[in-house]
Amino acid sequence: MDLFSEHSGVLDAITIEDGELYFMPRLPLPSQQDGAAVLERLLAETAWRAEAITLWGKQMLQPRLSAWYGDARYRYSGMTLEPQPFTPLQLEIKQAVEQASGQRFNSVLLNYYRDGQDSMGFHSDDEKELGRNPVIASVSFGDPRTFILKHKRLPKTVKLALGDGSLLVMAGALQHHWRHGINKEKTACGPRVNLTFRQILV
Ligand SMILES: O=C(O)CCC(=O)C(=O)O
Ligand SMILES: [Fe+2]
Repeated sequence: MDLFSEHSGVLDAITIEDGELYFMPRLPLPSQQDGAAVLERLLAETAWRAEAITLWGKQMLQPRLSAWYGDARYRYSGMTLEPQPFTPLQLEIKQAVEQASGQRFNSVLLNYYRDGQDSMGFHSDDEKELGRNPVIASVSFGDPRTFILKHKRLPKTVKLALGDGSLLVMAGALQHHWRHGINKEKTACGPRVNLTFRQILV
């Protein structure tokens, strides 16, 4: 199955076993804003929250800020996130992502990595409201961070640098067989905002 055959030439397929990955170094936006301008607006216009997580029985804050926007309620890591309506900028980015991928999305999770100490633990985006083989489109602005995929059964790791303005699409059986995450950086690193567009089945 190739969901994106019509879009080859726009998105590059990254060969990976047990799943599908597509990449575009720079997603063109209708307004042609550059990444720095988009980052500044996302930082200012998003209602960022520090979510609590329970790790080894202890309450602590997630090592990043996040926000959930769109048309659907979502349960994520044991939290229920009440959505706020898409902002005009999010809608512009969503439209560009839909154009590039040929897929539709009704929700977005935004993550703000304030510096190199912020991170995202390894997980699969496999909540049942995403359906069996979800298509998740991830757009990044700001300093590049390394996106790491680890196979659940095989000793395989794939690393991708997600730079300013890039689009990564995860699809097929990927979430069944791989976990992904963002580690802390050893060297100083500036802010990065990542938007993961999802289609929540309602
Ligand atoms: O920041 C990233 O690139 C990863 C985000 C992610 O995995 C998620 O939001 O589920
Ligand atoms: Fe994820």
